[in-house]
Amino acid sequence: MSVRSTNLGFPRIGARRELKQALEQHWKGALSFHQLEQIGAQLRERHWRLQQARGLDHIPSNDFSFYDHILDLSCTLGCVPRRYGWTGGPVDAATYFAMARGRQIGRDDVVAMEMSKWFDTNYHYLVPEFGPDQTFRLASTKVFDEYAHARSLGIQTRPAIVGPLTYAMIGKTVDGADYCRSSLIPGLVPVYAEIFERLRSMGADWVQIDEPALSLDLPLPYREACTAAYAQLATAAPGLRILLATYFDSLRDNAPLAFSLPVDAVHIDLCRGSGQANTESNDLERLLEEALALVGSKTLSLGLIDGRNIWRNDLAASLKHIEWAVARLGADRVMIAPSCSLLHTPVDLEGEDQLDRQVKRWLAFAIQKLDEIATLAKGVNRGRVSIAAALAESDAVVEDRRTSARIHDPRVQQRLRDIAPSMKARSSSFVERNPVQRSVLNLPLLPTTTIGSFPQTAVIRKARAAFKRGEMDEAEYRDQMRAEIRDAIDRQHRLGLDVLVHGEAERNDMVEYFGEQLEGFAFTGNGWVQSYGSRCVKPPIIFGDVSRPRPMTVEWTTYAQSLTRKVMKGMLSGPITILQWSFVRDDQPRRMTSRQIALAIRDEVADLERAGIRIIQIDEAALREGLPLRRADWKRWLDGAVDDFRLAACAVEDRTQIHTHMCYSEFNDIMPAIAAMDADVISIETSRSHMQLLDAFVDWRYPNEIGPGVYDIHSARVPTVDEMVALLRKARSVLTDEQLWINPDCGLKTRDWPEVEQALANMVAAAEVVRKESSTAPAQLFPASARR
Ligand SMILES: CN1c2c(nc(N)[nH]c2=O)NC[C@@H]1CNc1ccc(C(=O)N[C@@H](CCC(=O)N[C@@H](CCC(=O)N[C@@H](CCC(=O)O)C(=O)O)C(=O)O)C(=O)O)cc1
Ligand SMILES: N[C@@H](CCS)C(=O)O
Ligand SMILES: [Zn+2]
Repeated sequence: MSVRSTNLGFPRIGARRELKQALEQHWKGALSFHQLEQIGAQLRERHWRLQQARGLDHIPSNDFSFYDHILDLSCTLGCVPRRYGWTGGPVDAATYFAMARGRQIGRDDVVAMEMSKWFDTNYHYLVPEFGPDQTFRLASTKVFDEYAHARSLGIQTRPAIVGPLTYAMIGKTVDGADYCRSSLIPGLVPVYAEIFERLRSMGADWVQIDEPALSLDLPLPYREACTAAYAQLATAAPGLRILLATYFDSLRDNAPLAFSLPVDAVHIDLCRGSGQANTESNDLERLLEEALALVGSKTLSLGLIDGRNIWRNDLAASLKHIEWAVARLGADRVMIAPSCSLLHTPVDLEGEDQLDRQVKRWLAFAIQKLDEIATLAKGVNRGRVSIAAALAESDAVVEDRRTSARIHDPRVQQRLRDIAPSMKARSSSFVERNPVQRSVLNLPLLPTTTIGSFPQTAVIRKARAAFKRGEMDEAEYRDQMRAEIRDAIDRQHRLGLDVLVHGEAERNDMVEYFGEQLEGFAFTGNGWVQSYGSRCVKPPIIFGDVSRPRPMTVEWTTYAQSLTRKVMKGMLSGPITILQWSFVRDDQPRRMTSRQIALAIRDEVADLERAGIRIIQIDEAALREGLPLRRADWKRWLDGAVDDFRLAACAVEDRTQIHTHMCYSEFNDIMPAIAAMDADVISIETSRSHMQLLDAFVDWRYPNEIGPGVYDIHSARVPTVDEMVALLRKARSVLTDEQLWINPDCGLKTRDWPEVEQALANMVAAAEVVRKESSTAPAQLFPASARR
């Protein structure tokens, strides 16, 4: 009788981003799909063996993906949108990647599936599309192939699959389909049942069904469909045990539902739901007690090792909780696990030689987290004495972090105390400052601009890599980046854009770049985390009080402004985005950290204005994504986010125009907060939703200016002039011409110059068409037809 050590998922990208390199080679035609598959198989084997070597009792399979595990699931369930021309049979690689990235070969021009944020993470999934007569059938053998692959290596795995409740909830209806997506769940169940039965026949003893949707507010039809679905799944494959994995928040009112389902084990997140996230404060002990009260005869999987953060586990505290559960349930009914899949953490801390040694000692990445799980299991099963050294080291780390002088900066604390309400308000209202800005900026009607970044070419990346390796000196690096900025400005002049950007060539990433320059942050050499497909980020680590020792962007921006008579937009990342896309300290409320970041950004805003920059964009790309999963928590979070944005932005005079940008945003529910941010201009993602997102701005009579994205930068597809004109006409039917800006959906760093130039030329041409229309038929202020 022993407690089992388990894992819910391992990062698939590879410690050195091997999968990224292979995918991009494959897409370039330099690597066959067969070769790509071999690299995938090597990565899977390596990751399984890592887990096997640590003696994990349950090792997941099917956590690997060539692009996205939800896309894999759509293929598995035969949910392939008609436009990809799939005719049945196993979904082939070309169709799979067309779904992920779109396809543009001659006249064959098919857009990609929509990407959206996976709950409140920075991981993006491809949104399942459900048509009017949607049916499901098994259409991929991936889950079986991976199970068989592991078995051929002598490794018994626990196949992991996202469950029917979550799949239905995170998808969208298309082509006029008009039903509640919960009605799809009964049709999904037979396919899951077939999968389970086949896995059982292959020798599987456990399967893991991920249902993070159980952390959301669940409408009644979903709850009912969930109950009915699991009643059927429980009998689908007798002998195959089911672990129901919930994560990203505590279960709250869904706890009775989750624990009532006829499964063998339930996994709960004891990190995210216990007060560290943007949620109402829950304490771990209360969550555990609640689960113990509801668990009945099931096994309880304790998500004690944080899958969303990189802090080393407090082993003594975890042991206490595990022992508590064991005392109540018995060892064989307790599993130790990460809070969620380790997909959201970097792979390996070893080799992070640039990290400060003291900070490094405080951290654990995915591999180190596996060690922690194994150590905890050993400590419970064989007694604390068997892990005495690990416990002593863990205690020492807890104490070192708690008392470190590097964390607490009295000057920052004083600045926080000195924040006055006046620092969070512009001197005048939008209506008053708008004419001042118009006369200073002197822009044409419907001004064109871009969101900030231009292609991060191989040349730029190579130069930065050489600079970081010490093979290029600072002067040469600066000259090269300046040359890139000059080039970006020349191209914008040629294209005829109105408000220019410097292109962000000098930035590795819009968050990491700022993290590298702020006190209180540490950054890694290889701490990559998958964001979508082959794209990764290296979230910086906020370990202490944050401050800005010196200006971060002023030199680059003023250099760029010196090269043009047009207006140069300064470009900053906002406090919430920096918070969301970093690994955040867990020893103080997140809000305290974001306020410190806001003060640092405020200083930068003031310096940019002082240096003559007339438009400053503060990107809050992650504001919507950071919204807590439960509505009950929204107000507190939004109030804080708006407050932080205003603290960062309101350092300027009326004449300085503040822009903000948000990508992948669904605004209907948060319009009052967007309005309260009081940015002079907001640019948003709207092209994939065909301007539908504008409804929210119209319904709420949003008075400030808006740049609804007119082309989707996530695809290599070049939009035509006509397409963009059509979108702009839609925008003009609901917004005034004075309100409207013309820009892409998001930054262009992931694209190549030829497609960017073509797309922007088309965008400028579209602007001209619409300006002509505007001179003959001005748009109405909130025409009645546009109101709901
Ligand atoms: C806007 N988005 C962002 C999100 N999160 C962020 N933190 N940043 C964002 O911009 N979330 C939502 C969206 C979409 N998400 C992404 C995420 C990632 C990318 C992206 O393009 N990532 C790049 C890596 C960027 C980076 O860190 N570059 C570094 C290192 C470059 C590199 O690979 N160098 C090579 C050597 C150079 C060579 O020889 O070629 C190496 O180190 O091996 C840099 O520029 O210095 C990616 O490639 O994945 C986009 C949107
Ligand atoms: N300024 C950033 C925003 C991305 S969300 C960019 O253009 O890449
Ligand atoms: Zn964006």
